[in-house]
Amino acid sequence: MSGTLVLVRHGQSEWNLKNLFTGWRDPDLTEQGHAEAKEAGEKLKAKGLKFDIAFTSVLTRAQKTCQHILDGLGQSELETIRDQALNERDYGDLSGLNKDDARAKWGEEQVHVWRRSYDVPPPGGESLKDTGARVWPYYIHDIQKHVLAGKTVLVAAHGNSLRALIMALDGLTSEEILKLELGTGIPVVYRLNADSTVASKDVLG
Ligand SMILES: O=C(O)[C@H](O)COP(=O)(O)O
Repeated sequence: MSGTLVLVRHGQSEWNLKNLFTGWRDPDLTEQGHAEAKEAGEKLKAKGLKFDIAFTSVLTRAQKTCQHILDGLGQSELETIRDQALNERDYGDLSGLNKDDARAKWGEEQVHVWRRSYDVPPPGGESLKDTGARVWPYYIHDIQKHVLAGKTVLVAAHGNSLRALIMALDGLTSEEILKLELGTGIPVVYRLNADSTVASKDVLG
C-alpha cells in the first residue's frame, strides 16, 4: 500500500445555484457552498486524515473549497499548488448561458450530448476527453508521485475535471463515465497500491 488521494468537487457556486454553464468562468461559492466545503473538512477530520500537500485549480470556487478543508483540519498554511490543468471543462460558447434556456434553444438531446457525451465538445469548448487530455498528464507528472511516496494528497477541483480523473483511476469506459455524477463537497478517498493502481475507494457522502 502507498498513499492516499482525496478528490473533492467544490461546494455549490453562485452559478450552480443560478443554473448557468460555468466552465472557466469564475463565480464564488454560495453560502451553501461554503457550508458544504466546511462539512467536507469535518468528514475528513472524522476519518483522521491530515494532508501533506494540496492541489487546486486557478478558479475561486475550488480554491476556497480547498482552503475551508485545510482550515477545518488546522492546516491553513499547507503547501497548495494551483494549476489551470485542474480547471473545470471549458464550456466554450455555452459559458454563462442558462442550462434551461440552452435546452429551449438547441433541444434537450443536444444539450445532454454537450454535457455528458465523452467526446463531443460544446461549441468552442472542451469535451470530457479533451479535459482528460490535460488533467491526466498533470496527475501523472505532478500529483501521483506524492501519493506513491506515501503521502496524503488533497485535490480540490471541479465536476468534470474530477470525472475525467476518476474515469482513468477507476478504469471506466467512455460509456460508464457518462453515468457518474459528483456531488458538490463530497470527498472521494482513494488508497493507492505501490504500483499506482487503486487499493480502495471510499465516497464520504
Ligand atoms: O461548469 C459547469 O457548468 C458545472 O460546474 C458543471 O456542469 P455540468 O453539470 O453541465 O457538467
